[in-house]
Amino acid sequence: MALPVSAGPSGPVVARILLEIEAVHLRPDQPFTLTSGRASPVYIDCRKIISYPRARRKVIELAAELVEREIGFESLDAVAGGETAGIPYAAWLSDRLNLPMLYVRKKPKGFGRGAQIEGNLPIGARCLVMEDLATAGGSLATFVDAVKQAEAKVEHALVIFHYGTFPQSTATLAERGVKLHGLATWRDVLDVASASGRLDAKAQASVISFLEDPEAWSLAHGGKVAAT
Ligand SMILES: O=P(O)(O)OC[C@H]1O[C@H](OP(=O)(O)OP(=O)(O)O)[C@H](O)[C@@H]1O
Ligand SMILES: O=C(O)c1cc(=O)[nH]c(=O)[nH]1
Repeated sequence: MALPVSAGPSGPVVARILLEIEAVHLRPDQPFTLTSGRASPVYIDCRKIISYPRARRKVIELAAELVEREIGFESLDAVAGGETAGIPYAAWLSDRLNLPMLYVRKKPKGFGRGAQIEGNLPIGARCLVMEDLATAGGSLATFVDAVKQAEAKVEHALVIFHYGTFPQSTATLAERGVKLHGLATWRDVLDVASASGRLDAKAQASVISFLEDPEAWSLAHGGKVAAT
């Protein structure tokens, strides 16, 4: 399978930030278990960006530019963050775009109002769903479904990092009429890491062997055969 393509103009900057703050983890001998149950030699911790004010400001600036470039100036009514890692980014981006903010729980709260969506979401509102990262896209699909269930409109989802190597991520959202936008992919991280000497040839080969066939890599390393 082919390697992911770059996310575009924001890709190298976001990749540089992730590498600089050491949010890119490589552990081929002790694979990570992902949300989807797959095994992976790599893990990107976008949550770490929140602790770096200059980096997070830049990320939000790039996100706002992407919204203007790929979605529009007056095409959104709200920004909804996915629990947990998407919430701070939705807060900063909604503030930057001067839009209402919401957050979406992974599942409805089992008590109190029992709500899955927190905040005010008018019927028909055009909502951008924001997450820190998409791997296979199952988490985003859950958040999108919840927002649609509440009778709002979702045509766009935005992540800081998109693996770009699981076709399910874009496909599962496309089935829901949603376009997935990312600020960086593994291609951007690989390009910046190799140009700056942060990944030696052995490490690069190990990441590439996963990215070229992540399902086979996962199966060979004890990961689940995931449905999404
Ligand atoms: O595209 P997917 O295959 O669904 O995987 C990506 C999801 O995994 C991570 O969340 P996690 O489940 O770790 O929860 P958190 O945000 O609460 O940390 C990440 O924040 C995404 O939501
Ligand atoms: O798929 C995941 O669970 C996942 C992958 C990754 O690189 N980073 C993360 O926070 N979650």
